[in-house]
Amino acid sequence: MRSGSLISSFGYAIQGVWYALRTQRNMRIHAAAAVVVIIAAALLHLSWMRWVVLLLAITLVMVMELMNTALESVVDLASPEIHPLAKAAKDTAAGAVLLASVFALVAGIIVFYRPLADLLGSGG
Ligand SMILES: Nc1ncnc2c1ncn2[C@@H]1O[C@H](COP(=O)(O)OP(=O)(O)OP(=O)(O)O)[C@@H](O)[C@H]1O
Repeated sequence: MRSGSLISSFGYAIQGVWYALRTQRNMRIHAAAAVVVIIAAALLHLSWMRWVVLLLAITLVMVMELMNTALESVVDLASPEIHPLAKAAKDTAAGAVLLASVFALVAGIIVFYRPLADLLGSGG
């Protein structure tokens, strides 16, 4: 086990995020959705409370996807052959991503509903 400086630990963490973005299509979809949501939130001048909810939802999904990617790598390393426990581990991690994504979708609808209704109601 190598010990490193705080800066090199930070570098490894960034490498991990970059690895997930490069290798996981779902991570790229989540990232693209997050960019769209952040641009929409800025254009609609959302309140800070709505911003906090959105940023929490985005972070939750990203964190779950990163953990899912990490778990997939560990499972493939430990059990490259087919095994019911490997399946259970991967399916459960995928379930965590799914739950977080459903939460983010519902939170997004709740956060954007009123500002969008006001905008459309005022004729744009
Ligand atoms: N070693 C294994 N043993 C049994 N089932 C497995 C194993 N590896 C994968 N699976 C099954 O195949 C599914 C897909 O696994 P895979 O490793 O391809 O992940 P993935 O769907 O590509 O995930 P992602 O899209 O996040 O990359 C798993 O959810 C699991 O049900």
